[in-house]
Amino acid sequence: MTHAAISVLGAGSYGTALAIALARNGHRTLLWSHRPEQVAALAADRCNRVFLPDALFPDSLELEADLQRAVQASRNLLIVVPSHVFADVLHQVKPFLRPDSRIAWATKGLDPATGNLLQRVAEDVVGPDRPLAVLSGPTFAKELAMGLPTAISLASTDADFARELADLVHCDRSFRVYLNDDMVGLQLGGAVKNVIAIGAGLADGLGFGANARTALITRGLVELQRLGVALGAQQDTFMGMAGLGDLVLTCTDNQSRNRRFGLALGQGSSVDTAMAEIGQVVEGYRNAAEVHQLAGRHGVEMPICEQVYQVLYEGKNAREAAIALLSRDRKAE
Ligand SMILES: NC(=O)c1ccc[n+]([C@@H]2O[C@H](COP(=O)([O-])OP(=O)(O)OC[C@H]3O[C@@H](n4cnc5c(N)ncnc54)[C@H](O)[C@@H]3O)[C@@H](O)[C@H]2O)c1
Ligand SMILES: O=P(O)(O)OC[C@H](O)CO
Repeated sequence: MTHAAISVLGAGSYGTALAIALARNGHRTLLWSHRPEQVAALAADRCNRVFLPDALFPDSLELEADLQRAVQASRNLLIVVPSHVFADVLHQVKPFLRPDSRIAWATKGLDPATGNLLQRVAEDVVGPDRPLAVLSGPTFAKELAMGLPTAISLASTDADFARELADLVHCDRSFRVYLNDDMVGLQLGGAVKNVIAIGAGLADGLGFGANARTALITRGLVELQRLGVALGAQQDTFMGMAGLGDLVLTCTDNQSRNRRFGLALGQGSSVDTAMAEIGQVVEGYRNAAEVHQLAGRHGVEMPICEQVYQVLYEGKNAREAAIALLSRDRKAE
């Protein structure tokens, strides 16, 4: 059996960027992709030509096409696949788990079937006793891969896993890790900000200005806090990296696929055209339906998320959605 400090499962832009960051810290890191031909290309090029062509792999980053070998090489697993395949990947991983395996993920989203948190999915698949952890915060893959200064939050069900994973990820020169004890808040922040970012993109695509964008971020934060508190998260979490931090990042910078998706829709593209142009995962598309389901189940009012949902799933015109928000009953802040 080969030994590694950590195995990263999922070689899209973010899985690759995190694997580079871990390997740059000097840790032997395995990066697994479900597509053997992608593994061959990554190994030959020593970079991810498709997503991150300028970030060369450190020597301590190794590619792995065999899931069993990737899972058994390290007790630390970091899953970085889109949320709609998260459960499926966990089911594939399960038979290969070591008795001491610990599972973290940097996926941002909810379970598409139920709207549940990915923690619940993980507990259902691998049982309630395995140490679990989540990484969430304002982290564009490209900047992280280039070693530009970045900060993130980490929460875990297990104090040792939290500390040891933070030690692996943290880099004094470029990657700052904040420990947080709110697993629920970190997961929700990562999912709901995707929906608000689509809303911010829609507003900009319609030609609205900085006032509208900032109002969406501010009221989007309130919606996130409301849902979070209803699900047992701590309100303060949403003033941190996985809340306000990630909302500002994704709502204001065109590196965000969710924001670009909203921009294209606001400028008149169809969902299919906008999605095809981006050519990568746009988590907020599914998250809008999941958040709609979750908010309904918990009786939480989320007017911005609701309007985004109606534009994406009920064919509502984006301008009408904006008017629906502006014409709501006036209320105290
Ligand atoms: N890219 C970023 O900047 C960034 C930052 C923070 C969080 N995230 C989150 O990370 C997750 C992954 O996003 P990404 O940006 O890397 O996506 P991506 O679109 O760049 O790549 C998706 C990758 O997922 C993998 N994949 C797809 N289906 C799979 C399957 N059935 N089994 C195994 N692997 C499969 C493939 O390697 C594919 O390349 C998302 O939840 C996203 O929100 C991304
Ligand atoms: O490109 P996006 O919109 O999926 O955002 C990427 C990250 O989640 C930013 O933190």
